[in-house]
Amino acid sequence: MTDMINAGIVGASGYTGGELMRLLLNHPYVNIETATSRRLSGEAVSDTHKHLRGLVDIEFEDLSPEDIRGRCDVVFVAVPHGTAMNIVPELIDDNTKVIDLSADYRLKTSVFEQVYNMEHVDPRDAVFGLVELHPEVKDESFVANPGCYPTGAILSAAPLTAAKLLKMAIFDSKSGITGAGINPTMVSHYPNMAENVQAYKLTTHRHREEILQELNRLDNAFTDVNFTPHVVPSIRGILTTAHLFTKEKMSLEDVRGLYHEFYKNKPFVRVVDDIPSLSAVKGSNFCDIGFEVDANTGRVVVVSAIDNLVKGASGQAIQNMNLMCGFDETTGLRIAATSP
Ligand SMILES: NC(=O)C1=CN([C@@H]2O[C@H](COP(=O)(O)OP(=O)(O)OC[C@H]3O[C@@H](n4cnc5c(N)ncnc54)[C@H](OP(=O)(O)O)[C@@H]3O)[C@@H](O)[C@H]2O)C=CC1
Ligand SMILES: CC(=O)N[C@@H](CCC(=O)OP(=O)(O)O)C(=O)O
Repeated sequence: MTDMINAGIVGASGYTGGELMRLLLNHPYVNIETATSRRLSGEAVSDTHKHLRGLVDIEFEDLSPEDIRGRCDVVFVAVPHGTAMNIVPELIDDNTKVIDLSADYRLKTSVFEQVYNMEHVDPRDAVFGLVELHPEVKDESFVANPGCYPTGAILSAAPLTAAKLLKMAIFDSKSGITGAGINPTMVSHYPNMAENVQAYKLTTHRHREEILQELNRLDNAFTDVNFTPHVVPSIRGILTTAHLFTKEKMSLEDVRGLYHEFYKNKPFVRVVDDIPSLSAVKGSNFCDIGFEVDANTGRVVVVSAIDNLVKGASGQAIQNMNLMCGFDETTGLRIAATSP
């Protein structure tokens, strides 16, 4: 019989915190021990996350890292970047595993400081928790969960990069608005959001560095990474269209063979024969990947679809937890999308 473990969620009032609880309810070996919020301490979790009514009956608490650590075997840190680095060092000890959903530990410290324009108060190495590329997660007690855009982008290009066939990549990504967190902005204001598509940070989005870091690990000669994000009037999901320019022209059969081989035994990547769409993955931990080869130019067009809150954040964090705690990778995560 497998022992139950106690999980804590720091920053549980936000979107990824709510999603962690929704997903952990399906986990047979996890008890949600504590959910922290500074603003909502003392209030029922289900007063904020109303979809959890009747399912989660704890109140938000405002706990110190020491108190959380004392009560939890595993802690998910789901607070904004720049703030996680003040919490994480006090959570880590020999008995507590920590998964940080923020960007604070994903990049090399020097790159982080440059990209995020802030000093890092806790420089330390962490494994980048994209399980499909980093199986060593299973030996770690602290993992940096990947960013939402990088998850879909990296998975779309990893097989060609690892085979040293990629020359240049352009990632054109469309995200639902929950990617921006709970705080409203002019971009998320309904009249600006509805029936609209907004491109932003055309050449300067910080996630480019994460995509570059991970693809460069697969092929240290590969650096030509281009990334442009868009926000679309959708609540969840990221659809990435990757325009991949290979060193030599490839046939569709060659590309298909490469992707199937690379992702065999990767339970949450589905290589499909048609074009992926968001409705087939929303609410699930799957990343769907499909492709065509442009007969005129040889460009390989790869489309990946994920749910930003699941495979792009909370589901992936639980996938990491499963491996770190010795559970099967899929435990509690074999959930179908909510299609249509
Ligand atoms: N949304 C997404 O799709 C994804 C998000 N992420 C990352 O995950 C993390 C959480 O994201 P998300 O849930 O969207 O964020 P939200 O903005 O929805 O929620 C974050 C929560 O963090 C708490 N918080 C804010 N500032 C601090 C602080 N200084 N100290 C402690 N707690 C604080 C707040 O809770 P309170 O005020 O109640 O204490 C807030 O509810 C972020 O780092 C984000 O970049 C990663 C991948 C995808
Ligand atoms: C739509 C939208 O605004 N998306 C956010 C993604 C933020 C996010 O989740 O950042 P991490 O994955 O690095 O934690 C943005 O572009 O800033």
